[in-house]
Amino acid sequence: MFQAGRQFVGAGREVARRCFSSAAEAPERKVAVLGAAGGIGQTLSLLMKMSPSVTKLSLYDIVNTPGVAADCSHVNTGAQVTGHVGADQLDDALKGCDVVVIPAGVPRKPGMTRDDLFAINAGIVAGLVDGVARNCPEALITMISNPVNSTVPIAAEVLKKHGVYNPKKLFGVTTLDVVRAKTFYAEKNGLDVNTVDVPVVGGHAGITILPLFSQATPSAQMDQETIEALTVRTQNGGTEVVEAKAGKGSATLSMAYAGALFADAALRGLNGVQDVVECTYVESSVTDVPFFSSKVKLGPEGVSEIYGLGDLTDYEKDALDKMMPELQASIDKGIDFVKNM
Ligand SMILES: NC(=O)c1ccc[n+]([C@@H]2O[C@H](COP(=O)([O-])OP(=O)(O)OC[C@H]3O[C@@H](n4cnc5c(N)ncnc54)[C@H](O)[C@@H]3O)[C@@H](O)[C@H]2O)c1
Ligand SMILES: O=C(O)C[C@H](O)C(=O)O
Repeated sequence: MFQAGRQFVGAGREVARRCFSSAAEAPERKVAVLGAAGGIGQTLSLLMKMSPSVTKLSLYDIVNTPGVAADCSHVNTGAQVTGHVGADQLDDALKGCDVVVIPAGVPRKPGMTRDDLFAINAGIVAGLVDGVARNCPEALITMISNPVNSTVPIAAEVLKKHGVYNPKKLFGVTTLDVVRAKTFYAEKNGLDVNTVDVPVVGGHAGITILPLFSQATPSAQMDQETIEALTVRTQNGGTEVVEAKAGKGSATLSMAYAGALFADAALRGLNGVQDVVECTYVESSVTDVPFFSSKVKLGPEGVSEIYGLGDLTDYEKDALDKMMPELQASIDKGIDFVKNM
């Protein structure tokens, strides 16, 4: 039993080592999780507490954060945890933050699209980003709340209203699509998943999610039928979880993992680590739509370089063309929401 426990702790350390950068000589960093008492928020808060890059961890929600913060604070890692509950405490939660991670809002139930969440989540996200604009306008914002294709443009418009929008500092988290594509590609081709990379471009909903298996590494021979099946599975990964959870929410564990990976990448970039590259949904001129996810280099100012799409197959080019109207409509919907607020 004791031995098994030690192995578990050892495995936990290994996971932390693989997920997170070393704290050696890293500056002090404050990270806030907004929606910290939720399904994603709780696990993500734990993972951020395990990150050696985080010195202060601020947990905010409209309910239950005192308990979540007390619980998380007992984990014997360096980050100092504070809990903040209710709108009156949002400002305190955000003051001095370097990175703000936003998983607040309602999740899907079976039969819903992510866009069906817009009616509730648009207002939640706008209110929280208003708090960021007033309290830590220099912070990097990593947006998890759905529909990401619209919540990121909403955040941009709110920041613009405050005169503090910096497109280098606003990110839609599409890491879960990459995590899924890597898992499915490795499983299908009998590869070690730790060695696999698959870029995923576009947005974060249905056909706007486009894994570029032609650029996956290590390269594996797949026939067109297999490529299409893996593409559709990646696009429907969220729905697969929503249906399996049968009304009890959407992906939380895999999302917390993906959210922590992305937050840590953002922190490494801030700390001057070289060559930190992630796919993420940002203001972009790579295609005709103003927000788009592709490989982005992260640096001390946030985005330091946005990479183009590279060579695409005819299948990928066609999928890219087909997603554009939906992506543009979701972006316009977010922008209009803030203009009419
Ligand atoms: N980007 C992605 O890949 C991805 C993946 C999974 C889920 N999501 C999205 O993340 C969001 C959260 O999912 P979940 O499963 O954690 O939901 P959840 O219902 O378990 O948790 C949401 C939390 O947000 C809190 N909240 C609501 N309004 C708030 C406000 N104004 N301020 C602060 N907190 C507030 C709730 O109290 C709750 O604790 C959903 O919109 C979901 O669709 C995105
Ligand atoms: O599918 C959802 O609604 C949640 C999330 O966007 C996901 O991809 O798992």
